[in-house]
Parts: sequence; structure tokens; C-alpha cells
Amino acid sequence: MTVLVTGGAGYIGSHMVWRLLDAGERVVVIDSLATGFRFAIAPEAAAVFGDVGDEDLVRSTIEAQGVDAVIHFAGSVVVPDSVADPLGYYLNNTVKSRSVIAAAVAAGVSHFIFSSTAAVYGSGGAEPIREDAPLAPASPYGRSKLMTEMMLADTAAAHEFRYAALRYFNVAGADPAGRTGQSTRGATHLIKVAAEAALGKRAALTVHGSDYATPDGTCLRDYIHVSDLVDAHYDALLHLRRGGDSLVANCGYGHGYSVRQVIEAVRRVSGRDFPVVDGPRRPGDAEAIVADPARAMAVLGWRPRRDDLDGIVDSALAWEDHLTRRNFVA
Ligand SMILES: NC(=O)c1ccc[n+]([C@@H]2O[C@H](COP(=O)([O-])OP(=O)(O)OC[C@H]3O[C@@H](n4cnc5c(N)ncnc54)[C@H](O)[C@@H]3O)[C@@H](O)[C@H]2O)c1
Ligand SMILES: O=c1ccn([C@@H]2O[C@H](COP(=O)(O)OP(=O)(O)O[C@H]3O[C@H](CO)[C@H](O)[C@H](O)[C@H]3O)[C@@H](O)[C@H]2O)c(=O)[nH]1
Repeated sequence: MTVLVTGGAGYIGSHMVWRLLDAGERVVVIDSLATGFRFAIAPEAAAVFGDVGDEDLVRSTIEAQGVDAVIHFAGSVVVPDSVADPLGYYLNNTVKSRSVIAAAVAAGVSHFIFSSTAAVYGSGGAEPIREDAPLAPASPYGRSKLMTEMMLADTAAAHEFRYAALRYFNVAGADPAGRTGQSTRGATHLIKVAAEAALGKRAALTVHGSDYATPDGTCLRDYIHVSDLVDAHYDALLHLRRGGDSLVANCGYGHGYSVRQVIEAVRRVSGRDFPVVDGPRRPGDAEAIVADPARAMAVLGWRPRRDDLDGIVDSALAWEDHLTRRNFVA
């Protein structure tokens, strides 16, 4: 049996590929390299370079490689970009996800894991949010993912098809073994940006809004280590393979940190100061969003092992340092 990982050259997908290989699975990646990197794909994985919107390519890859499960990461990930280019986000995240789902159904693959997001909730406040909370995405990005969740539910009702839609909170950090990390060019994610600033790759970090109704005025997020996140996917894969029902599950730790707390953690762990300037709010940002992870723990048996902001930051800094030594230009 082989697992198809779409977006396996990207940040989270490349960690998933290593997690699957570590468990003795065979893996095939489809990636367009739009934001991913050839070097990020573990050498033991088969790789097909193409667009997941090409349904025939996805189907023929599934059939040629004997795929029994699809883990679908390929997509566009930057919330403010989705505000500026909603149709681009609906195309890449919604329309092309439809192609991947259709190819899976046509090829008889009945196990599907999808990268959903906390952005489907909109702003949840500082209290942990459950999966049955009202869905009110604050951005086209969140809506593009919510529509895919809806397609999955309808497909599962009509076909021999079960899925796990995992709603990631804020993914950060890097493989503790140093095999992969976040290499995204022009990154916008807070911990990545702060790590770049700490290593002198950016002149300054801008805080996007300090007038929110939070303790220090900056947004609250639930930062999850990427290794814990890919563990949840592996747990979901085993759940589906043993006949478990489709589910939607949060992936986060249940507590939030403000933008300023994250900046302090990066300063503390790196031992380096860097300039921080206050800027205006960023379009599409939710004020606060924190996961209630009880369902993933109860149904999937997920046990996070790296719930430690300083540890997350430390692994992100180590990967950033690795990129510097490779002369990788961000
Ligand atoms: N990073 C986060 O905090 C976060 C949070 C919630 C959800 N997600 C979701 O997780 C998934 C992976 O995110 P990431 O942070 O690893 O981003 P990423 O940009 O590093 O990875 C996305 C990968 O998909 C590929 N890709 C994009 N469009 C494609 C297409 N049409 N055909 C083939 N390949 C394509 C890119 O080349 C890249 O390798 C995304 O679906 C994203 O929405 C990420
Ligand atoms: O230079 C920066 C970068 C970020 N931020 C702030 O830091 C917080 C986190 O921002 P990120 O860009 O790191 O992450 P988002 O919360 O916007 O989005 C991420 O998490 C979401 C789920 O919560 C989505 O799934 C999405 O794919 C993923 O990019 C936000 O308040 C943002 O305004 C800054 O102040 N300065």
C-alpha cells in the first residue's frame, strides 16, 4: 500500500512524508513546486511534478502506485493573500481539491485526509473552540477550505469514501532530526518571520495590529509543533484503515500565545534582539483562536508530545540556521 501526499514538497507535507517513511509506508508525492522545493522531498519517496488540478494525472498516479490513501496538503496558505486574490484561492484550494477528491473516488481510494484550518471558525476568542462551534470564516482562505470540507462530507455520503478533515491551528517548528523545515520564500508566518529577524535575515518584524481586545492588544493563536501535527495525520490514517468513521478534528494544544509573547520567546531562545515595529491590522486576521483538541485525542488516540513554545521556536531557529549555512535565499 502506498500513500499519496499532495503538496509533499511543502512545509507540512515534507514532514508528513518523513513521518510515513519512518513508519515503513511507501509514499508518492504530487507537487507543482509552486511554493515547495524538490530538495524537501525525502529521497525514498516517489515524486511526480504536476498540478493536482489535473485529475487524470492524479488518477493515473493513484493507479500506477497502488495508492490506498490520499493526504491532501497542496494548496495556497496565506490568509491576507486570499483577501487580495479570492478567485485564485477558490481555484487552488476548492476547485482543485474537487479534482483530487474526484480522482480518488474514480480510482476507488476510500481513505482521504484533508488539510483544513482553524480559519473556518473565524474568531473564537481565548476559550478553546470545539468542532461543533459556529463556522464563520473571516477570509476567503477559510471559506475556500470550508467548501472543501463540505465536498468531502457530501462525497462520503454518496460513495464508498471516508475522510478526516483536520483543522490545523498555527503550525510551526521543524523536524527535530533536522531533515526538513519551513523553507517558504517570502514567508508571512509569525514564527518563521521572527526566526528570520533573529538571524538577521530581516531588518525588522512588524506587529500587525496592537489594538485587539486581548491582554496585550495583539492576536492570540494556538501554535502547534509540525511533528505533533503530522502524528495526528498518521493516527487519522490508521483510524480510517481500521474502518473508523469520517471525522472533522481540531489540531492544536488548547492554549494561545499573543504575537508579543511569541516575539519574546524567539528573543529568549535565540539570545538575540531584533527590531519590532507596530503596524496596522492585517486584512482577514481573526482576533483570537485556540483549539479544543479533545476529539482528536479521544477518537484518534492522538497524544501531542511537543507542546512547548520554546521548543517549537528552538526547532524553527535550528532550521533557519541550516538554511543560512546552505546559502538558501529566502
Ligand atoms: N502552515 C499553517 O499554519 C497551516 C495551517 C492550517 C492549514 N494549513 C494547510 O496545510 C497545507 C500545507 O501548508 P504548508 O504550510 O505546508 O504550505 P506550503 O506552501 O509549504 O505547501 C504547499 C505545497 O503544495 C504545493 N502546491 C500548491 N498548489 C498546488 C497545486 N495546485 N498542485 C500541486 N501542488 C501544489 C506547493 O508547491 C507546496 O509544496 C495547505 O493546504 C494549508 O492550507 C497550513
Ligand atoms: O510578521 C508578522 C506575521 C504575523 N503576525 C501576526 O501573527 C499572527 C499569526 O499570523 P500567521 O501569519 O503566522 O498565521 P495566521 O494565523 O494568519 O494563519 C495560519 O494559521 C491559520 C489557522 O489559524 C491558517 O490555517 C493559515 O493557513 C496559516 O497561515 C497574526 O495575528 C498575524 O497578524 C505579525 O504580527 N507579524
